[in-house]
Amino acid sequence: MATANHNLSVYDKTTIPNANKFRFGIVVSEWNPSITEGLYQGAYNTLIEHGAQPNNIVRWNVPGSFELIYGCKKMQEQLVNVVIAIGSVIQGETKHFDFVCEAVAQGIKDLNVAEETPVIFCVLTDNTMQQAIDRSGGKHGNKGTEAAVAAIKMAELRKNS
Ligand SMILES: Nc1c(NC[C@H](O)[C@H](O)[C@H](O)CO)[nH]c(=O)[nH]c1=O
Ligand SMILES: CC(=O)[C@@H](O)COP(=O)(O)O
Repeated sequence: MATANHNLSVYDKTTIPNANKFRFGIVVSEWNPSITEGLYQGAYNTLIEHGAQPNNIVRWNVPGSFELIYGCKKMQEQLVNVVIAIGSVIQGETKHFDFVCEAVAQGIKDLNVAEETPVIFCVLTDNTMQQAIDRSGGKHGNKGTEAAVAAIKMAELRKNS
């Protein structure tokens, strides 16, 4: 279902486990900072809303989305239950967009396969800045909220598995 038909910030809040005992690592790309900061705030606020403790949320910055792979790999080595990777990749004039998006998606997938700590893919891959705005707190909601919900659920799944 396209995001245009499913607001990223709408979910059943009664189905979310209490996050008060989990530690979260969040790695944030510095490219398109107005977007990634919006994603981060959406994720942070949602984690707090569901009981996470501020001192249990660890944030690191990386230069760009490609560096999310290494940053999340190192974050997995920290004492966290789950990692969230936050980035915003926006189409430019060349095929670089395709290579960055593919590399980051594959790299984060690989981290989920290789290690015990889940990594949530909160990377927007948009054709335009407006699409990114719409998905980081705009008319289509905030993918950071969606990512935080996924992070809590995956931390709970890891605890119970
Ligand atoms: N164009 C975007 C980039 N490009 C930079 C790469 O992510 C990487 O930092 C560089 O190639 C050095 O390794 N990154 C984004 O996050 N968003 C973009 O739109
Ligand atoms: C996703 C990118 O790397 C891209 O924004 C870079 O822009 P360009 O393709 O015009 O070099």
